[in-house]
Amino acid sequence: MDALRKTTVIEPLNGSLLGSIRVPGDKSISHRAVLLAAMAEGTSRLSGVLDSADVRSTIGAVRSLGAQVSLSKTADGSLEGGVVGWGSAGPHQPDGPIDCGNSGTTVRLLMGVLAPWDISVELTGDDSLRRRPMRRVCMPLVRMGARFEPEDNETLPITIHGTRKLRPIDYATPVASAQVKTAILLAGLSANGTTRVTEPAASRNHTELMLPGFGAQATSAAGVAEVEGPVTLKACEIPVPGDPSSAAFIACAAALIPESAVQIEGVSLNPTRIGFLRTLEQMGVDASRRSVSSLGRELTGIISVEYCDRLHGCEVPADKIATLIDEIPVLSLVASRARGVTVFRGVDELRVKETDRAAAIVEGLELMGVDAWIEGSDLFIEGNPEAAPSPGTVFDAHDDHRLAMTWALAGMVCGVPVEVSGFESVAISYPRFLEDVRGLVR
Ligand SMILES: O=C(O)C1=C[C@@H](OP(=O)(O)O)[C@@H](O)[C@H](O)C1
Ligand SMILES: C=C(OP(=O)(O)O)C(=O)O
Repeated sequence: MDALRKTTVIEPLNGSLLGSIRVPGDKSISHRAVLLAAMAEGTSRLSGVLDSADVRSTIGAVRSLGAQVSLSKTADGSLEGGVVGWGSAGPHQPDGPIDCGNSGTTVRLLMGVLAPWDISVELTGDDSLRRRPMRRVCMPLVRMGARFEPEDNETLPITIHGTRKLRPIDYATPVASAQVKTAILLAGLSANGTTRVTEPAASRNHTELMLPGFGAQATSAAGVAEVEGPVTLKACEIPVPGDPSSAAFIACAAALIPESAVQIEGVSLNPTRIGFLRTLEQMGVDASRRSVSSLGRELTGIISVEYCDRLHGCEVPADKIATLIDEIPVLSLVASRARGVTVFRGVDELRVKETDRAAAIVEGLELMGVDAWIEGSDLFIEGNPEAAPSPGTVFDAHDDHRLAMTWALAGMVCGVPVEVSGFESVAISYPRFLEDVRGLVR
């Protein structure tokens, strides 16, 4: 590691985690709410929107395309307000390239938003985003009629040339990816007929759930999602529930810290997002959920988790990985303190996130004296209930928010001061992570 890189000291927690908390708004739903509102005719009202660097990338992108976004910060830290969309007039040709920062969701979904318009837009991002694969989205959009320059480029910067003459497709995607699926469905809204995406395993379905509120026909079931086009979206109201991916950090911390019991309120309980709860249960954790309401068509409620002194390893099958893909780093930390081996099957997608998360998990757990290894597409962790980092251990988050929070928790749950380099990346999805965890200490 670069000796000059800034590290953040994470002090141990002195106590258990007890009580109730609300986590910030869901990142995936926030991106979609802003994008669909920007595409719609009229003024949509959004509330509970996550205020984080990734969502700000999406807001910046739609502004540069002509949407008027007036979201302001509320007392609870979320963003609320109106978005006036471009509707049937379409987006403006922006003045220059659109920088999507660190956000894979922003750039991939934008490709689907831009494909149906006669404009050319250069898309780029930070060092991490410029390493991530884009052909998975460009390929199906080319089949629909869009063009990309350079042709067949895997990485950003890429210029998309849209067309008003988009064709619907019936596409079987080789990866279970909600970003790929959503890009195709958003483009399909402007094509004449049914656009269908079939996935090897069902990925998060927020787009399909949100579209009918905007007046579009959309369905998803058993890994098949469809939209009917052409349709101009009509403005609507979107309340954004709490983010289960952020809740997972609190839940896993509670499972690992003696005498903890926490309730996370107002969180999305969408079944395509809460695979981590099933995995915690399989490991012996008393983890439950109670649905309270539906925010729009998103099931919302309370997650309760208690400390478990008998954690044991488990196996997560490949067809469930999409339901917990972003939670694998923190679940690996739980697995590292469990008795026996945990295996996550079919985790190739971890290698193309903000960093290679599979390699980074192995690297970080090694610093805790835990054996973790990759065989083919599977990640194995041989747990040890006594595993802990030595005081002063420096973890490298590789500027990846999910790793930053995982390694901060490694120190906190083991009662050991550690340092995390690249900790600032928590701004991507959960800026007040440390305050939220510390606020539960009793
Ligand atoms: O659609 C989304 O909002 C997301 C989909 C997932 O990515 P993939 O589609 O690449 O699996 C996930 O990892 C990402 O954090 C958010
Ligand atoms: C992978 C993630 O996001 P994105 O793909 O939008 O960068 C994430 O939030 O963990």
